[in-house]
Amino acid sequence: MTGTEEREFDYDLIVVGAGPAGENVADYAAKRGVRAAIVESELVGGECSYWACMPSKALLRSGHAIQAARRVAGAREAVEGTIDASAVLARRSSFTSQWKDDGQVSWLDSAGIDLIRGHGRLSGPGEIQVGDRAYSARAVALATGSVPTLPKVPGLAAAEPWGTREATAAGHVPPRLIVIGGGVAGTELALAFASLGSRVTLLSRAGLLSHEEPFVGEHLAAALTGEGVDVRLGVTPARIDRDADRIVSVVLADGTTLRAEELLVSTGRRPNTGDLGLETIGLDPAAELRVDETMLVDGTDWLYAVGDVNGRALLTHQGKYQARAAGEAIAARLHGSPVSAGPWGRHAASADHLAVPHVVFTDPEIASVGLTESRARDRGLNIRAVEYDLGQVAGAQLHADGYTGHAKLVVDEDRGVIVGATFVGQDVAELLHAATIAIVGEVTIDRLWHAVPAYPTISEIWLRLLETYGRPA
Ligand SMILES: Cc1cc2nc3c(=O)[nH]c(=O)nc-3n(C[C@H](O)[C@H](O)[C@H](O)COP(=O)(O)OP(=O)(O)OC[C@H]3O[C@@H](n4cnc5c(N)ncnc54)[C@H](O)[C@@H]3O)c2cc1C
Ligand SMILES: NC(=O)c1ccc[n+]([C@@H]2O[C@H](COP(=O)([O-])OP(=O)(O)OC[C@H]3O[C@@H](n4cnc5c(N)ncnc54)[C@H](O)[C@@H]3O)[C@@H](O)[C@H]2O)c1
Repeated sequence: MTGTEEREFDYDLIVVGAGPAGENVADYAAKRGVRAAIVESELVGGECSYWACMPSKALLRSGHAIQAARRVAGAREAVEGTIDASAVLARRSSFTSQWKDDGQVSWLDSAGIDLIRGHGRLSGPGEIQVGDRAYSARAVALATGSVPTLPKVPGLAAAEPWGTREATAAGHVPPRLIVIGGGVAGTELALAFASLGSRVTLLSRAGLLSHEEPFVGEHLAAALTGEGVDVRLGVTPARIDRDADRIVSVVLADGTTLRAEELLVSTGRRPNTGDLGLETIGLDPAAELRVDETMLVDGTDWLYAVGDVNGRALLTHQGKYQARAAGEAIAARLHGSPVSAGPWGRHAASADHLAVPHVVFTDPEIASVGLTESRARDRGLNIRAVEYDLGQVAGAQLHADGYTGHAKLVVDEDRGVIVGATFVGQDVAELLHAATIAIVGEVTIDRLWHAVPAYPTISEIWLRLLETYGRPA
C-alpha cells in the first residue's frame, strides 16, 4: 500500500458492509488467517436477508404451493378456502428473523470476525472512519450493496411510494397495488401481492424481463394475467399524486388514471458508492468502481469492491462467488503467496462474464444462465439456438395437468458447447444448475448425449433439446 508500509494496522482487512458479499469476503479471508473486521450500519446479513431475496421468496411460496396443488386432479379437490395472508406475512417475518440480526452476529463471532457498528467511510488509503474512530487496515473491501433508482415522474416522491423494502416488509396486504417496473422485482412482487389478495396493476415501459429471451416475457405476461394481474406494457406514468384519503393516482401518458392504496416502484438499482469517502483516495464517487478479476479496484493494490457495489451481477449468489475469490486473493496477497487470477483461476470470478445463473421466482419460474441468443450474436459468436415446448415432456405432464413452459439452448457452433440456456415453467429453477455446469465445464454437445436424464423427469427437456439440435455425425 503506497505510503503506509511502515504503519501498525488495527486489522489486516476491514470490510465495509455485512451483506452476503461482505460476510463472505471476511469469512474466506479469516479462514486463511487474516485478522478481519466488518463494518455495518444497519443489520448484519444485508438487503438479501431482510428486504430482498428471503422475504420476497417467502411471500411467493404459499401461492405457488396452492397453485401447484390446483394443477393436479385429485389434489385440486382438497384445496378449499382462500390463502391466509396473515399466516404468509408471519412466515415471511420468521424468515427475516423479525428483522433482528442476533443469529448473524453470533456467526461473525464464531468466525472470529470483529463487528464494528456504524457507517464506514474511507478517510485515506487503508483508513476507515466509523463515527469518531478511525481504523486502519492493510486491505479494505467495500461491500456496500446497491440502492434503488427512482424514475423522474412528477409527484412520485411526495406520493410516498413503496420501494422493495416496504413491499417485502409489508405488514398488510393493500386492496389495490400499482407496480411500476416490469423487471425481476416488479414481476415477483406483483405476483406475490396478487396471490395474497391485492388487485395488482403492473406497469412496464417495455415488455416484461426484457433482458431475457423474448419468449420469457410473453409467457410471464400471460401467466400474470391469468393470476388476475392487470399487465400494461409500453406505458409510462406521467403524473402521480396521493390524496387526503391516502389513495394514490397514477396518470399515464395516454391520460388514463389508475388508483390504488399503495404504489410500488421497482425500476432497478445502482451500486451504493455514495458517502464512502472515495474522493479521499482520488476516486470519483460518481464513477463506477472498476475491478479486476479478483475484485481489486483499478489503480490500487489494497482496495477491493465485492458484490452489488461493483455492478458486475446484482445477485446474492454471484456476490458470494466474487467474495470467495476476493477473500482468498486478499489472504494470498497479504501472505505473499501466488495469486491465480487468470480465466477460471481460483482467485478469479470468471463466471461473472459467461455463466451467471438467474432465477425469477414467479409462476412460471424463469431460470436462465449464460448468454441469450442475441447477446451471443452481439459477441460475434457463431450461434445455433434450439427450442422445445416443455409441456411435451412426460415428466412435466405428470408434474402438473396442462403444464405449459418453454426451453432454449444457445450453442456456440465453433466450440460445440452450450453458452446459454433458458427455461420457463413451473418448478424449472432446479433444472438450471445442470446448464450452469455444462457451460462452466464446457461440456461438448457430443458428450451431453451421454448425460442421460432419468425418466420421467422434467430434465428430459435436455434430451428433447439435443434431439432438436441433432445427433453428432
Ligand atoms: C426485492 C429483491 C429481491 C431479490 N431477490 C434475489 C434473489 O432471489 N436471489 C438473488 O440472488 N438476489 C436477489 N436480489 C439481489 C440481492 O438482494 C443482492 O444482490 C444482494 O443483497 C447483494 O449483496 P451485497 O452483499 O453486495 O449487498 P447488500 O445485501 O445490499 O449488503 C450491503 C450491506 O452494506 C451495508 N452498508 C452500506 N453502506 C455502508 C457503509 N457505508 N457503512 C457500513 N455499512 C454499509 C448495508 O447496510 C448492507 O447491510 C434481490 C433484490 C431485491 C431488491
Ligand atoms: N430473483 C432474483 O434473483 C431477484 C429478484 C428481485 C431483484 N433482483 C435483483 O435486484 C435488482 C433490481 O431489481 P429490479 O426489478 O428493480 O431491476 P430490473 O433491472 O430487473 O428491472 C427494472 C425495470 O424497471 C424498468 N424501468 C427502469 N427505469 C424506468 C423508468 N424510468 N420508468 C419506468 N420503468 C423503468 C426497466 O425497464 C425494467 O423493466 C436486479 O438487478 C436483480 O438482479 C433479483
